[in-house]
Amino acid sequence: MAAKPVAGSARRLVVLVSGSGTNLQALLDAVATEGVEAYGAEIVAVGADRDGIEGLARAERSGLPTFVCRVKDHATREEWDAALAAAVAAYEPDLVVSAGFMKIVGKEFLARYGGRFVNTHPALLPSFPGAHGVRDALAYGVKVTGCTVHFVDDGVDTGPIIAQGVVEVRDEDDEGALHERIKEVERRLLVEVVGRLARNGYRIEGRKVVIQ
Ligand SMILES: Nc1nc2c(c(=O)[nH]1)N[C@@H](CN(C=O)c1ccc(C(=O)N[C@@H](CCC(=O)O)C(=O)O)cc1)CN2
Ligand SMILES: NCC(=O)N[C@@H]1O[C@H](COP(=O)([O-])[O-])[C@@H](O)[C@H]1O
Repeated sequence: MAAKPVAGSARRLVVLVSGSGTNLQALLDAVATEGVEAYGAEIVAVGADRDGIEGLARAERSGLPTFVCRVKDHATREEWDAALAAAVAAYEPDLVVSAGFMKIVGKEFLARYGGRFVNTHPALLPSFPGAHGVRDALAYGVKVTGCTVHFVDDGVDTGPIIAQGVVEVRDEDDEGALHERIKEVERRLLVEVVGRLARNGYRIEGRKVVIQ
């Protein structure tokens, strides 16, 4: 993994959000509690595809720079993708983390950040990819589901899997209740995975991710 140290050997993270930002908060808390050096990474900016979300407010309360890149402000989806890539690039990240970022990125973004763009998804991939992983798993009637942290490729939730966490489905679950229990596991998993990637480095061998 290429290194652009912020402090010592810590990696630079840009986090992308679209909603409440509790996964972002878990990363912020881990860096604050453990310290940049011990955690191995520092969040240098937070980006979003929309205004007025709690995820951006969390970043602002932490004193972090934020940016918003909205599809509707660009003539084409490709122009939006290139603008998002440029906005992220301004912060020279080593890793980009999609923490509830609800937009599919395209060629330009992946040309820059392929192999360095981590997503967290609220289902056990390859089952139930897409924007409604929790709803789809519940509708299918699965008895266990969970979350997947993976590298992003040019498919939708098809990239190499880094780690997964399992959550049991309860008879009384609705989408909101199940998603909240998944997010409890997901936040811990994301913090652990991002820290390990940052501290140890990694390589991607086909579909296998090897953390060194
Ligand atoms: N090229 C990729 N981009 C992204 C991936 C990915 O695997 N490949 N993962 C996402 C996150 N994601 C689920 O984990 C996800 C997000 C959004 C969608 C989706 O259908 N988005 C629609 C808009 C929905 C909305 O705005 O509410 C869209 O992009 O037009 C599917 C999966 C991060 N990006
Ligand atoms: N397919 C993408 C997707 O569904 N992402 C999901 O959005 C939630 C964001 O929560 P948060 O804003 O509280 O971190 C998370 O559960 C994340 O996996």
